[in-house]
Amino acid sequence: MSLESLRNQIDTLDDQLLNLLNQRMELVRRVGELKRSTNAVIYRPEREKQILDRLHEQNNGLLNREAIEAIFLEIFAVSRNLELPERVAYLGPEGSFTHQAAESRFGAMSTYVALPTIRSVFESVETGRVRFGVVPIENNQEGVVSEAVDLLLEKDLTIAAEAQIPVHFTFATKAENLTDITHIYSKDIAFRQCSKFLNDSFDGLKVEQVPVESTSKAAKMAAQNPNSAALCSTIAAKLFGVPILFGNIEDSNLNRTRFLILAKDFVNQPSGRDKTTMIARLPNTDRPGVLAEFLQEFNLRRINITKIESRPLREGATFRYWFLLECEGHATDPDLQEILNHHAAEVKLLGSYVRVS
Ligand SMILES: C=C(O[C@@H]1C=C(C(=O)O)C=C[C@H]1O)C(=O)O
Repeated sequence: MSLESLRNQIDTLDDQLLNLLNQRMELVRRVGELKRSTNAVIYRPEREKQILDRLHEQNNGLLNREAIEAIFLEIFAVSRNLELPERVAYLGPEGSFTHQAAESRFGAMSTYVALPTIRSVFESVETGRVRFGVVPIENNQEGVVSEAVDLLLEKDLTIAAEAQIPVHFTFATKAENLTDITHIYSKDIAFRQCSKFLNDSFDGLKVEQVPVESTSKAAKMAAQNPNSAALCSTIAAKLFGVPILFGNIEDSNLNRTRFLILAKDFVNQPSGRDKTTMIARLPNTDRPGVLAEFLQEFNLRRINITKIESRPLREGATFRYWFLLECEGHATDPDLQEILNHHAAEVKLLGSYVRVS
């Protein structure tokens, strides 16, 4: 078949796609009206997951799961914008990994607000300046982003969804030679993800590692000082015009970071594949067995705990802790509900949401 005839067929299909997409948008608009009349939330990650699962299951064409997700997540994001344009804050500046994570959920058409610190993202959701906030919570090689974990305790927000992205670092600098570099900027946890590269490249050189609020802020700083460098995303280096000297400098090529999408009073319906996050402030953890007894409640009900992190309570000069705990399942599952009821006084639910992996 000729190129022209193939392209003609593509044009015909595109016309049909556009027509179908407009029909879909019309239905979405009506869903939006229904939601507004009942004050229901617009963003329904569990419904979106259901659609993706169904499409994936019945798919027998060339598109794989990632492709279907990429296309439909964008369609959902455009739909939500039609229902109600919503503002999304993220740890900026532009080009941060958090920005990429935010776009993976909210698409290209949402209104984004880049904020300088994780705390300011929490605060912008708290004050209603934005509807959603995206913050990094943990890296699969280096563990939690403690600032974000501590703010989950301090602030009264809920988790609407999670996102994960692969994280690859570039080494960007305006310096002519490595020996001209006196400072390297990045986020604290990012230095640790690139420790092998840093040890190999700067062994014996006097270079100061300067932690800044985000990796894209690091790129911005490196753009201003030719004797410095940044460990940042390729996108950030390009955005701020800092030449990339090395790529993929992370210790592990399976490096991934997980992000939380925060909102006020957000409640998801069960999707069938959920995760629940809670904060446990157990009474008097000095007594033997307090933590074990709490965990045993999950074990007895065969609920899989996927994460437990202890953080300091910061009560005077003591060494006492609260726990961030995550498990499989939804807070409305009878078993999990039982635990939450037993411990209503010491456990705060942060949310149940669609599990990504
Ligand atoms: C249209 C809806 O609202 C949003 C958009 C969706 C879509 O485009 O299919 C799905 C879920 C919601 O995030 C809905 O809830 O059905």
